[in-house]
Order: sequence, then structure tokens, then C-alpha cells
Amino acid sequence: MQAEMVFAGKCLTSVSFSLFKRRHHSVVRDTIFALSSGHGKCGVSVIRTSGPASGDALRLLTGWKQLPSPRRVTLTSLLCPATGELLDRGLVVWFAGPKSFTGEDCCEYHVHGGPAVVMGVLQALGSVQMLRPAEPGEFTKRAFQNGKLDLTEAEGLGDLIHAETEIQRRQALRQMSGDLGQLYQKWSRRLVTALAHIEAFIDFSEDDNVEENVLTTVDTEVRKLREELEEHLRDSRRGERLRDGLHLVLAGATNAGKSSLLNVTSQKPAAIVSPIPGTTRDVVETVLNIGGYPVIMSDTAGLRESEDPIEKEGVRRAKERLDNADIIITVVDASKVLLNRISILTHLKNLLSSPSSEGNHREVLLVLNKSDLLHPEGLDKVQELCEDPELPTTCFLSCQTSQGVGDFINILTQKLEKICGDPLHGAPSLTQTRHRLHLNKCLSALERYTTYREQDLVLAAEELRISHRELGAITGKVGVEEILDIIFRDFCIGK
Ligand SMILES: Nc1nc2c(ncn2[C@@H]2O[C@H](COP(=O)(O)OP(=O)(O)OP(=O)(O)O)[C@@H](O)[C@H]2O)c(=O)[nH]1
Ligand SMILES: [K+]
Ligand SMILES: [Mg+2]
Repeated sequence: MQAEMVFAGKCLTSVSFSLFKRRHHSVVRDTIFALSSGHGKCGVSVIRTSGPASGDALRLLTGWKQLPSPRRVTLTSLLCPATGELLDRGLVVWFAGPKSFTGEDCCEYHVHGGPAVVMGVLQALGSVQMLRPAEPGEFTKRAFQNGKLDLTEAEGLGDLIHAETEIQRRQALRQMSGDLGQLYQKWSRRLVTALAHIEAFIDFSEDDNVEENVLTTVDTEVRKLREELEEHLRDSRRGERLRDGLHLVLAGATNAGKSSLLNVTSQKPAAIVSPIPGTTRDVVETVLNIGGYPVIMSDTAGLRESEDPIEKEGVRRAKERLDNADIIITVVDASKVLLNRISILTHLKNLLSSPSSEGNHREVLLVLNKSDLLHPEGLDKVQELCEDPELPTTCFLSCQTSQGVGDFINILTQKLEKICGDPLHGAPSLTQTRHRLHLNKCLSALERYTTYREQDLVLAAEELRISHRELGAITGKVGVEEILDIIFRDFCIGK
């Protein structure tokens, strides 16, 4: 045991050295500035600077000889450094690095939110030497480069700014708090330890000093890691779906009331409704917030055989949408159900026989519309027919009277909950294709480790190194230069 510990210790240092070559930026950097609050007229606007010349800029704009105490709000006049003209009276907060968002010297100017004031202060800052306007996401990028955030946390922050619904906000906040990054870092540390053991075995096994079971321990650890990664990846893309919005597709025969349902659900006349069958041709998309979940609801052309080339194209587009749907909402005219019950089942089966292109499990909801056209006895009969276990969850409603629409929304919310879960509970979910890509590569390398393990220990160790690198790429510990620009490109200026 002692020997193993020593080996592990020795190799950990050498391994960590090569693996954790984190870039430290000691170069003197520009100082950046930007409006960090929204554009347009508002009560208060916040302008930020970050970088070594932040203090000079603050002194020049306020006329102060000394910098104020950090993290304290001060009311002051802001002056144009060139002319001494008063630009505004506002609040300033000084953050001495490294105790700031970016880790550098930072300053915040809270000014009156009029365009002329904001422009005046920005121009004044631009006239100070070494200051230049920030690029999109540059504040966050600096925070990352100074070790204030890992990449998953920075992405969480980006998602938080873009979050449009409550559940998206929860997921973003959780990722920003570092839960996902910590999970990957924990796996990373376990991989480093496993690698250290293998390297120790390779270097010292001839000294006969190595415990027999070192390799078995590593094998067990790799197997466990594989299982945990597989489990993490087997999440039906819940985090990614929640981040990007879930795709709900309205489908069914012509005149069933698909466009009407889109309109009552979104409470606006998004799609044309008419008694003419084949009214909808193009896909009509509406972005909705259903129970806190972000949803993209698509109305599609009624499914029927047609000779009309335009309608044919509409039907092709409808089917394409169905392939990528998270939830398919099949709309059926309830007044016609009694006449052709068989056709509903065949129709549903046809819809579902095409496997989703991404292998996702698609939820299905059957909506029986136009319930207002049924007599009470007819309604009872249809309800009875719908108890058929072969049919998916069924909703009765009328787009005309809105009766049953509330229940329909509740059932949809339950389906969305089932797909996405509550992002605050359970293990954190991956939220981006980028995460999935690296995790899959990490997993493949672990699988190759098992293949090489008996034949060539050096090759097997290399696979552990690869899998570690892939995990590190997610949090930004290794080889990030090429992905940095992609990630921060999506941020807005001032963030
Ligand atoms: N009585 C009654 N009529 C409805 C109801 N919902 C829709 N309709 C009528 O049914 C007709 C067809 O409605 P649409 O919403 O255009 O149907 P659709 O499924 O989008 O039709 P296509 O786009 O042609 O495939 C229109 O005349 C609507 O007014 C309902 O709940 N009750
Ligand atoms: K129609
Ligand atoms: Mg329509």
C-alpha cells in the first residue's frame, strides 16, 4: 500500500505537470470598456472597465488623486478628461484585482441611462490611453483566463443571460454555480490517479516493488468511469433540449384544426385558419413558454395524398418536422372519430413508424378537437373509444369554445417535465453538443483502454491520457484556444 501511494504521489506530480499546463497571462493587457446594461433609454446604465488602466481612467473621469476603497459605492461627478465638462453625476464602484469579476482591476460607472450620457462616458473612456472597446464576451473570457470561472460556468452565465423561461434559468444557474464542471473535474481527478498508477507500474514494475493489484484497481476504476459516463450521456438530451427549446409538432389530417390549436395555445393568430382543406402549406413556428419550459410549436400541412406540387412539398416538410419532434401532437376531428376510428390508429402508427432521426424517444399526445360538435351521447362514445390502451394520452377540446384547452396545456406541461425533469434535482445535465462530443470521445478512449490493456500497457496509458484531455476540454483545463472564440462569440458586448 505504502509503495503504491509513493508511486502515485511521484507520478502525479509529473503527470499533473504535463496535463495541467494552464496558460497564465502575464502579458500586459489592454483595458477594455463597454456598456454592460441594455441599450436604449433606461433609468440607470452600467458601464464597465477591466484591465490595468481602469484606475487611471477612474482618476481621469472623476478628477480624484487617489483610488477609492474597493467595493464601495461613491456618488461623484463624471467629467470629460479633455475639456473638464460635466458628463453626469453617477455612482462608481472600484474593484481592485484580483477581487473582481474578471480578476483584473475593474470599475463600474452607474450613470443615468440616456443615450447622450452613455455616449459621453463611453467617449471619455475611449479617450484614455490604453483603453479600447470590449469585444463580445470579452469580460467573461478574461474571467475564464484568470481562473475565475471554468468554461462550463462561463457557458452557464451565457445561458443565464439568454434564458427566457424559468426552467431554463434554473438550469443555467445550476451550471453557472459549477455543478457540471465539478462533476467533470471529479472524473478528471480519478483519471489522473488511474494514469499515475499505470505510469508507476510501467516505470517501476521491474523493481518488483509494485503491488500486484495496482492494475486491477485501475481496470475497476476505468470500468466504473465508463458506466458513469454512459449513464450521464444516456439522458435523452434533456439538458440540450431545455437549453435550445423543445420541438412540439402539430400533425394530422387536413381541417382537423391544427392551425386553430396553434392559435389558441399561443393566443395570437399565428397561422391562417379556413374551412378549405389544405390551407397550411409551410411550417408555421411559434415560440412559447409552457409551464416554464421553452417550446417551439410548429403547425404543419395536413397529411393527405395530393397531386398539387406545392401541397406535396408541404406534406414533405411536415414529415421532416415530425422526425425531429420531441412531442408530436396529433390533432383529430372528434366529430369524425365515430365514423373512422380505425383510421386514427393507422394514422398514428404511420406517424410513429418513422424512427426519429436522432433516435430520440418522442412523446405523443392525441388531441380530439371540435368537441363542441358532439352531442353528449356522441361525446361519451368517443371517450369510451379513447380508453383503448393502444392510444396515447388523449385530450378532448374545442378550439372554438376553448373548452379543454387548459387541460391540454397541463398535460403538455407534464410531458415536458417528463422529458426535461427539474434541472435543480438529480445529477447535473450536460447542456451543449460540445459537451456530448468530448464526452463521447472520452468514452471511446476508455473503451480502447480496455482493448489495449492486455496487449500493450503503454498504448493503454495513452488512451487514459486522451480521455483526460477530452474531459479537460469541456471545463477548459486543456487545449481550449480553438474553442474559446466559438464559445464567447455568442456573448453580447459588455458581458
Ligand atoms: N366547430 C369547430 N370548428 C373548428 C374547431 N377548430 C377548428 N375548427 C374549424 O375547422 C376548420 C379547419 O381549421 P384549421 O385550423 O384551418 O384546420 P387545419 O388542421 O389547420 O387545416 P389544414 O391546414 O388545411 O390542414 C376551420 O373552419 C375552423 O374554424 C372547433 O373546435 N370547433
Ligand atoms: K383548413
Ligand atoms: Mg392549418
